[in-house]
Amino acid sequence: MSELILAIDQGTTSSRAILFDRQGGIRGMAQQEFPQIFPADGWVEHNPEDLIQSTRAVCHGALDAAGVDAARIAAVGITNQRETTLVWDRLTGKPIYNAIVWQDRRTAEYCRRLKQQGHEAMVRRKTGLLLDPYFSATKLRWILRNQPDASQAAAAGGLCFGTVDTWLLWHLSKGRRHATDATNASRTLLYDIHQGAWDDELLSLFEIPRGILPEVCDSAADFGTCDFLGREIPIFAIAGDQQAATIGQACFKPGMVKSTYGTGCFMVLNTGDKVVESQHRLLGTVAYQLDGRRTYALEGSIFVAGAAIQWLRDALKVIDTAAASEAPASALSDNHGVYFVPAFTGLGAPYWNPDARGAVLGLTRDAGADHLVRAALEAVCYQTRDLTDAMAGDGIHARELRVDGGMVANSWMCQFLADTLDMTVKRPHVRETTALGVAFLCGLKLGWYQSLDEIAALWGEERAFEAGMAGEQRQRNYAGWRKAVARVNQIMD
Ligand SMILES: Nc1ncnc2c1ncn2[C@@H]1O[C@H](COP(=O)(O)OP(=O)(O)O)[C@@H](O)[C@H]1O
Ligand SMILES: O=P(O)(O)OC[C@H](O)CO
Repeated sequence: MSELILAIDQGTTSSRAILFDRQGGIRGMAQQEFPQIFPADGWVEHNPEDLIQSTRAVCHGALDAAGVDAARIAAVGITNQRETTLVWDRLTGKPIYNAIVWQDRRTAEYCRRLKQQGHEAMVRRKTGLLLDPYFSATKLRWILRNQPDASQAAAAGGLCFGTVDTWLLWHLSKGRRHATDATNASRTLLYDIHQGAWDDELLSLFEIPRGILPEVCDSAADFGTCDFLGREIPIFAIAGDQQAATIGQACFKPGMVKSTYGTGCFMVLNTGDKVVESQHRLLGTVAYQLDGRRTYALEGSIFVAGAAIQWLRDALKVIDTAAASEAPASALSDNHGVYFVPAFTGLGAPYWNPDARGAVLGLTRDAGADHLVRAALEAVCYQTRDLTDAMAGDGIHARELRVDGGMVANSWMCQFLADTLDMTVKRPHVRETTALGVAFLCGLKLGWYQSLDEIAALWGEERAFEAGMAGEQRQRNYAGWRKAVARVNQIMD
């Protein structure tokens, strides 16, 4: 009997595959890291082949881990790091350049020029996004302009563009399907989220020929079949990872909000059938599209969260493992006035400063590695507060936050987050909510679940963290952060 769903979660630093049962229980899992390529300051790339190879490997690995064969899989779903941009030859399937990763800042100058020329209002109105190198369009334009003959080949229909979902679908599906879903399309800067269509004015602004674009489908849809596991299995769902996590956290009602703490941190608030036009530089985006109907979200994107912990581990070597960050942070009675602004790749929401770079402030002679570790964890919480304050400025006051991602294993961080936000922070039983979300989408398409309410009933809380810090202390901590960020933004002016 085919009673499992295989969820592929292709992330920024690793690929994962997880087998879920109908109740959302994990039955097997495999993960593989792949190399990050940093060719120049602010540039981040992936080898496109690594994305495919690691994905194939973890799919086999998940089956092995569960001790089951492919006959048990009812459907495959794909969720992915978003915005990361690939271009390949339509005939051979060979990439013409590495994948340019969402964190890459190489198009910062071009974005600045477009802003100066007054294009941002139109871009924002149609896409819900901003003119920032984060999104796909300027990366795609860079590839077309910088690879020999690419612009001509694209104009002649010889090239395909895709985000990572589309790249994987092309290579994993029989018949090389060139498609994406509305959540991924909504991150490209080329897609009108109100109309649900690629937009000619945007295509002309970024000099992108329409023929290079994939077909845009619902998030739960028939994306064809794959047979690389030895049997033909339908691919029934695609969603960008943060949107998939929103589904995995069952944030289906307007006002419900989740934050995922992995490499970066992404807060997504369900806004129902309305696109909220933020006055505080948050993003309007598609949360999911089902049966042709779009549900929208307001998103705050923080570029560096767990990546700061990785940096302390790998570059400074002050901790052996990411998990080892919890003990020193909790052992200190306070932060000693030390603030770490981890702006390695600029600052995202609500600052949107691609030129900002990281800084540690407030060091005294008695500060040590432990203070740095604590400051890195605190920074993630303060950046989240920046987002909830921005949402409050837009008139949205969330009462509780559902959290997930690798970092939330750190209970000290979850408690400090609740204290900093003055909000209840809820950690679910299943922390692999990104993969779970795309498994839920597959389940909808399979008819396992008749409604989103049925899925919401499967969500369960493992632990709730209640705010306990005195208000004065909370304000003092956060005021220190605001000063530190202001200094980083100023230094770069
Ligand atoms: N106990 C922990 N405390 C703090 N950070 C952690 C902990 N465990 C993992 N991390 C961080 O979480 C990130 C991994 O989370 P994950 O959700 O797998 O990320 P991604 O999907 O972006 O690759 C890493 O950056 C790691 O440093
Ligand atoms: O790979 P992750 O989990 O860090 O997610 C990356 C985001 O999708 C970027 O927008």
